[in-house]
Amino acid sequence: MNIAVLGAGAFGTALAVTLSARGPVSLWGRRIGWQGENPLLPGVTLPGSVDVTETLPEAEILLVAIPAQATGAFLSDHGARLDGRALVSCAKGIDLATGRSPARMLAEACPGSTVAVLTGPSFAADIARGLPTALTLACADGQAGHRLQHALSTPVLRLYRTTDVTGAELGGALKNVIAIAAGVAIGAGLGDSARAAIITRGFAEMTRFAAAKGADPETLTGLSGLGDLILTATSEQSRNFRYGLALGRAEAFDPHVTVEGAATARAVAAIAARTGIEMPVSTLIAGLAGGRVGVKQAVELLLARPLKEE
Ligand SMILES: NC(=O)C1=CN([C@@H]2O[C@H](COP(=O)(O)OP(=O)(O)OC[C@H]3O[C@@H](n4cnc5c(N)ncnc54)[C@H](O)[C@@H]3O)[C@@H](O)[C@H]2O)C=CC1
Ligand SMILES: O=C(CO)COP(=O)(O)O
Repeated sequence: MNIAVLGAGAFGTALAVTLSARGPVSLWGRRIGWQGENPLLPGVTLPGSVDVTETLPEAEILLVAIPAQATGAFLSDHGARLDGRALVSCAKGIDLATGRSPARMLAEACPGSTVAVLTGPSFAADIARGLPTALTLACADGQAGHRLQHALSTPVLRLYRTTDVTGAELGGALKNVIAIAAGVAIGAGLGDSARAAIITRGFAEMTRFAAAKGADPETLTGLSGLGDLILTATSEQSRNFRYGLALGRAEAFDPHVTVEGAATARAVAAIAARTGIEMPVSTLIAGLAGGRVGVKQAVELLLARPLKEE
């Protein structure tokens, strides 16, 4: 089955590079403006088997690697042309405007398509360099998931399968928020012990939120949840973690860099307020990212929460 990647950012480019080991791959983007090396993924020369194009490709499997907050606009422009093909959502976020996940937006815009999610611990730079990576491929249709798992695995990109799309997708979206919080803890000089507490309590609220949305809590303990949380909350390669570091140090951060967790925190805080799901860390990150709460106040608010059972 032929494969195309939609979205020529760091992740889309890395996926195209690694999948081109299996055969030709199209990489679609709007306003490409570069040749040979994508400035969003410096140091990676594209192999000849990657065809970079501004014309929507006809491939049967389309990997959609467009940021969550841009998915609505992308689907308004191109959704109708994608319907009927297998769509693999690669974004990690929740749409602030609608509270919907990217996979749900794809499914609503393309009712004739099989929709899957590809997620898990994987920096674009690692994938593009051919370093070993394990990801989750989630698809509600088990047989279609099996086909996609085999179509998208390579000797160094190892896909595990699940039918729990909600759990896999929310794990990837929510870990970005907790990674920001971990960055804030380190940036503000609170120490590694505080970061471990944030990661652990953050994981508890990720699981609580996902379960309330119908996910199997066990999915959160896999690559797409805990696995990606560990990576993103402990590595300065992560943009979400670096954004948190900057918040903690009261430094400016380049607004052009994709930081999915900032908008996702606001989306989660709105859902939490509406539904009563307790999301203290995510709600504070929404306040910090929106400039409504300062770091000192955020720490005081977290520490002042009532003592309870773990
Ligand atoms: N970079 C990474 O290591 C990883 C990223 N992801 C996820 O992949 C998604 C994309 O992230 P990156 O590629 O890293 O971001 P990026 O900032 O490198 O690239 C985003 C790309 O999307 C394009 N874009 C934005 N709006 C568009 C629209 N309406 N139509 C067409 N193209 C549009 C931009 O032009 C840009 O090329 C995010 O949800 C991210 O969480 C997932 C795993 C790893
Ligand atoms: O999702 C990622 C790693 O799995 C990439 O994280 P950042 O978007 O924080 O760089």
